[in-house]
Amino acid sequence: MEIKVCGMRELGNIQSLIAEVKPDWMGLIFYPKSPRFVTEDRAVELKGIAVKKVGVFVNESEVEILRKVGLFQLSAIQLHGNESAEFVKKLSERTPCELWKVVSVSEKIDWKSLEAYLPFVSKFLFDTATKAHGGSGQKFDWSVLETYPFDKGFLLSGGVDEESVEEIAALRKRISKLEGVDLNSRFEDAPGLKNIEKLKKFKQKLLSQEAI
Ligand SMILES: O=C(O)c1ccccc1NCC(=O)[C@H](O)[C@H](O)COP(=O)(O)O
Repeated sequence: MEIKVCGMRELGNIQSLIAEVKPDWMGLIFYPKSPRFVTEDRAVELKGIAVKKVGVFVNESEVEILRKVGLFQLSAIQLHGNESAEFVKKLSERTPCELWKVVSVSEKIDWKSLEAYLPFVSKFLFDTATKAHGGSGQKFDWSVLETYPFDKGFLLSGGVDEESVEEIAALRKRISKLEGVDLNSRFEDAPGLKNIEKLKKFKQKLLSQEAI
């Protein structure tokens, strides 16, 4: 299963993450209202870092997204707002980056409404719907994913913590398209600063569950 660690920012913390946790993806948040917002002056030190980077955007303009893709050498774009399928289509014509559409879940999911995104996205990411858009540390009812109808893979997000591992492993056995998990505020010492030991424990626990 893939692991994305989101909301990273500090160079030393990122170097430890890569050396000790080896995640598949690292998320950089480009939403100015987030306490994990990454400012442009970090681009020089972060662009060459040896992990695939996904930029997180909330209702951002196409021009600004593409500018950040170049500045930070992003491999993927996570669209975490109300971006339309038409917007995603246009973006897909202008970048080779993977496009991930976030689905903010409050109760049920209207699968039909996601069909228009399918030709343009690499994956969906299901997160808990909140006013702040993300990074809430809150879970939604993951059982709504049991009826996931598409061939495309997705990431599970929203309040994932060490105690979630058994449930995630059980879900994964039932839902083959659950390709990975997104870790954020439940692994932080402060916003934008991850606890590497906690992340390592999560990964070890997940690996041992997967082997069962
Ligand atoms: O983390 C933020 O501050 C944030 C703010 C606004 C939009 C997105 C944000 N995070 C994006 C993510 O992909 C998070 O990992 C996701 O929301 C889950 O966070 P958490 O519930 O803290 O695990």
